[in-house]
Amino acid sequence: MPSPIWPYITPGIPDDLFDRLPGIPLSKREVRLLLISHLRLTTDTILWDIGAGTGTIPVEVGLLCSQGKIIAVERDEEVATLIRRNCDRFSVTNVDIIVGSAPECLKDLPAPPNRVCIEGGRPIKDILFEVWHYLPHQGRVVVTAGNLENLYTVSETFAQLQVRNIEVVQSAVNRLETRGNHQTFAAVDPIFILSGEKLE
Ligand SMILES: C[S@@+](CC[C@H](N)C(=O)[O-])C[C@H]1O[C@@H](n2cnc3c(N)ncnc32)[C@H](O)[C@@H]1O
Repeated sequence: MPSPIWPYITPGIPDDLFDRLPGIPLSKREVRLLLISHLRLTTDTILWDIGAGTGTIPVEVGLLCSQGKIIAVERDEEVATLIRRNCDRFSVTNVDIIVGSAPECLKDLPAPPNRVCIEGGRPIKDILFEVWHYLPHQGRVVVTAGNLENLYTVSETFAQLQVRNIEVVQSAVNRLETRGNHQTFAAVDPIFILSGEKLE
């Protein structure tokens, strides 16, 4: 059922429609769209979103995967309540929010995933190794990296895990902004999106 606040079938909810907490990051709309496309969702996807933050991914995926389930993992309790508020705001009902720190909490999650999104979870290498254990044949993982160190670590870990069909893209997005009397283009922080599959 479409959300009253976002009554469209296309993903890409504008950033300013989400409830925010000061200092809590959110995946910018254009980067979020790229990330979601690399997840290759089906209507019944079971997604683990590790380091769910503001909850933009659970909301978008929850709306897209009507018969699916999203398990949003967030270590900070106050941030977890923000995810709940955003799910309510968009009438998304298929999200379980787990307050816990990955990788330790992953063994207690209610259902194994066939898709995993990791955005900002630390320590990323340990999380990826643990996730790999639960991911089934043809399961997909999508990880973002905002700096060279994380890009290197994720890339090295993908190689160690023998992740297949790896793709790496970097976003390059500019948005029109009004600054004083001028309309200028401002860059959205570029993010690397690394994705791949488990093939046994
Ligand atoms: C960049 S934010 C995610 C933003 C989110 N994708 C969005 O668009 O709303 C990263 C979040 O990961 C959480 N986090 C970091 N390490 C974690 C861990 N090991 N386990 C669970 N959550 C973690 C942080 O508390 C933070 O809220």
